[in-house]
Amino acid sequence: MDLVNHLEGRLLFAVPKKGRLQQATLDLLSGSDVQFRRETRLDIALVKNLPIALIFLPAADIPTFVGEGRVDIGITGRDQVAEHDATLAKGEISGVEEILDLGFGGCKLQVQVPQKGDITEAKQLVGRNVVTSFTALTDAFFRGLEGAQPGEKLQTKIKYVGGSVEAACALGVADGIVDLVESGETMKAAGLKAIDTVVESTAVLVKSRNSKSELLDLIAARIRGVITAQRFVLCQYNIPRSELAVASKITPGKRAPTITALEEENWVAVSSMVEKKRVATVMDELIKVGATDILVLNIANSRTD
Ligand SMILES: Nc1ncnc2c1ncn2[C@@H]1O[C@H](COP(=O)(O)OP(=O)(O)OP(=O)(O)O)[C@@H](O)[C@H]1O
Ligand SMILES: O=P(O)(O)OC[C@H]1O[C@H](OP(=O)(O)OP(=O)(O)O)[C@H](O)[C@@H]1O
Repeated sequence: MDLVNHLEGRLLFAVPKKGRLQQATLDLLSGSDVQFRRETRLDIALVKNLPIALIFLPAADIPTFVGEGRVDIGITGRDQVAEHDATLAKGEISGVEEILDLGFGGCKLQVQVPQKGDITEAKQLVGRNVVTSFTALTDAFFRGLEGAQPGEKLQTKIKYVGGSVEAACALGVADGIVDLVESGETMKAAGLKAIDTVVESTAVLVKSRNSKSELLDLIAARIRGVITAQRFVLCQYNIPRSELAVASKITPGKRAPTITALEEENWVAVSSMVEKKRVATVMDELIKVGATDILVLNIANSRTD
């Protein structure tokens, strides 16, 4: 089937075709009941249960397609959006609008130099060779350090490489690099250390500035629901009514905790959304104020404000 001829009338949704953001993105789509089957080697997949076509693209190219309005919505890293926006002319408005921070794919774009060398600050790299896949952000960063005006030639020599950026210092191509760091394992293995941060990034849902439709809002609401469900758990417990005020401060919920009367006099049951990463501390605090029968339940999906 010639899929390109079946795109008419469909919302075009760009997703990473490989790499660090792909699996979490596919999980999000599945949690949002976006059903599709991708044929081997095809970069377009028609969604079976909604008028949407998924376009599989490198994460780095997604802001360009979204920014030019070629696709309506996409998932990529905030670093990639920042790199795209850094290529715009002064005063030019980006065509890419962030709708939602997705929380996964956390990393930092950092200036790195050999651990053993004498460079400890990014400004010591001014006038030297810097290698990166993020040339526009790196240019803007060193422009700031050099105090150079837009259009003025930089003293720092910035060179593009597409991957394995960490090898550049060891091979003598660079005095420093600007590349992504998450755990720091790759940087350490290459004998490098971070001396500055250019941007911090997580995966984001973005839309094309001029794209507007009910379907776009619907898909964004579904994704927001899945993300919220992943971030929160439902915490339920029983507590003497006399301690309810203090317990409610521990579990205020997203809007307010749900309180239900218990058959036992002077006791109530409380149910409240709690951020997953805080839940152990919250349970410790609840025990201290007299809560009993504390249960923590996963949330499969959600729609909240
Ligand atoms: N180590 C990491 N941890 C978390 N997120 C990362 C990491 N590396 C990259 N990312 C995020 O994933 C995005 C895509 O990077 P990734 O290296 O997976 O790209 P790719 O499309 O496979 O390209 P490449 O071929 O250059 O590796 C980055 O822009 C960043 O937002
Ligand atoms: O701090 P860490 O957890 O070690 O992660 C950082 C590495 O991850 C990314 O590369 P990736 O492994 O995706 O491959 P790439 O070099 O081909 O981009 C990034 O470019 C770093 O090399």
